[in-house]
Amino acid sequence: MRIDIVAAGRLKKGPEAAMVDDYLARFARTGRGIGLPPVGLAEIEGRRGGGMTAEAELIARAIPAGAALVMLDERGQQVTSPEFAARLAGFRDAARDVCFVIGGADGLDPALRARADWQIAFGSMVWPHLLVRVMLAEQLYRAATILAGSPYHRD
Ligand SMILES: C[S@@+](CC[C@H](N)C(=O)[O-])C[C@H]1O[C@@H](n2cnc3c(N)ncnc32)[C@H](O)[C@@H]1O
Repeated sequence: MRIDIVAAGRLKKGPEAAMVDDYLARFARTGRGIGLPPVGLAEIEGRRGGGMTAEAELIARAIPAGAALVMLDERGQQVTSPEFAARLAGFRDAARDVCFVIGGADGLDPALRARADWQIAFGSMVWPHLLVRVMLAEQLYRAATILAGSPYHRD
């Protein structure tokens, strides 16, 4: 199994980048004992003014072949952290690669969204894509702790 995040935008050094690095490092440490590999991160930077379709082509190229596509979108399904963890465990147990996709300022191209195996939302409000990256990294770490039975998550 491999786990990737394909995200629009390049994260400069700063608090968001530090948080993403920290949560993904914690995920790698916790995941090691429970069959979850470290998360790969591909940042997609479209040409200024290139538009959603051009960005979608770059995103599509970065998605590993055969991976289950989990798209982050405010219109997606809202799930609890334990449900998210269970789904991640399902991909692991099926030895299925999984790729999380986060769009840019204009959102994800509808044709790309149509390819999603699962669309999830962190609430129905729109968040900046860089914050969504932090939130996804934290939820991945939280999921790993739930699966490992460690006390980070409390219902
Ligand atoms: C600034 S938002 C784009 C919003 C855009 N107006 C749209 O119509 O989709 C950038 C990206 O962040 C992610 N995102 C924003 N809000 C989200 C939410 N509530 N849940 C999940 N992902 C979200 C999505 O991947 C989105 O493509």
